[in-house]
Amino acid sequence: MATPADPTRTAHLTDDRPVIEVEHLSRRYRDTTALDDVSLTVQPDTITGLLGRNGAGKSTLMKVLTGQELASAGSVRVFGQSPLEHDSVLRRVVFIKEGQVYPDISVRRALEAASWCCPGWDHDLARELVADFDLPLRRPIKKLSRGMHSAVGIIIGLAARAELTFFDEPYLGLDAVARHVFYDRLLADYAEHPRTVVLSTHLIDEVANLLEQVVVIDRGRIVLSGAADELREHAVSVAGSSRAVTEFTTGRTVWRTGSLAGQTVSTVAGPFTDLDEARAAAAGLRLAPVSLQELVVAATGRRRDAAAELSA
Ligand SMILES: Nc1ncnc2c1ncn2[C@@H]1O[C@H](COP(=O)(O)OP(=O)(O)OP(=O)(O)O)[C@@H](O)[C@H]1O
Repeated sequence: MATPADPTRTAHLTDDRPVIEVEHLSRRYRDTTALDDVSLTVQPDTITGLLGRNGAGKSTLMKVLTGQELASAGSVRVFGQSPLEHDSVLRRVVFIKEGQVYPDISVRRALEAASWCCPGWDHDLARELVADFDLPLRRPIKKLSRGMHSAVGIIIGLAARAELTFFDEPYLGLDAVARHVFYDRLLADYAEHPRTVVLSTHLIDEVANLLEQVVVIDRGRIVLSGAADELREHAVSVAGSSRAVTEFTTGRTVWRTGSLAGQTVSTVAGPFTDLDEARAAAAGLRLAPVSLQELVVAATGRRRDAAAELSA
């Protein structure tokens, strides 16, 4: 992280107040509750993953945070102010979403227009990213392939160097190589210019190493949140003979379990003490950490009791 003396750091970084403060936020559409009593904070200079199944409420949350949707109840503060009532908040924010619609202009013009709106815009970074994604600058945006279209959004999101950047599933159609360009560039630029990034994605395994904080939403409610490293320790995979696994896991919350030919693998809520580990070893069981993706699958499966226990 840069030091406070670093001139590239922006004023808010001297302020320890969370960048995002959400309290008891609900957003209802006619017969759908997209967000249900959501409370969360996002600290400055963090990369937060907003994870959850289709229709969980991730996009709705980002829209409320960027003043594009009204809250039905609760309060939302970004940089300490309501994004709906203070334009100054939105000048510090960039929101890149899947299927972003652009005017009928070339890539070059789109990037130029974005640079005018973004006070932190880095022209060199934008040029490098255009080369990385092999984007044809003169081509009209409407004639780009789907992946190239997504690359335009990613370039804007990164080169803008906004104090707060939302990426809502930004890589529709991007191939694996291009997605990794995005991850690598995000991480490298973030290291040099720390800022607050909120990223929603379904490609959890791919981004797991980028994320410092994780917020998991399920059917409009937060079911899991915290530091990514700490959350991983909440669950363990237990493998071995079915009998030994059953004995070992009795009394624990088991989220998922599968058996074949007398062998069972179960995903089980932690924590595990040294004594537990010794017992497992004595019973011939293998304990292994679960991936962030497995954790999210466990938390957003239909075992709500388990999810509640996780976040306790
Ligand atoms: N304008 C709207 N009118 C009615 N319902 C809406 C509206 N916008 C969102 N919803 C509903 O709110 C719920 C949350 O939608 P949202 O787009 O926030 O989910 P998401 O987590 O971003 O999903 P995905 O991962 O599929 O993009 C869904 O049930 C969706 O159908």
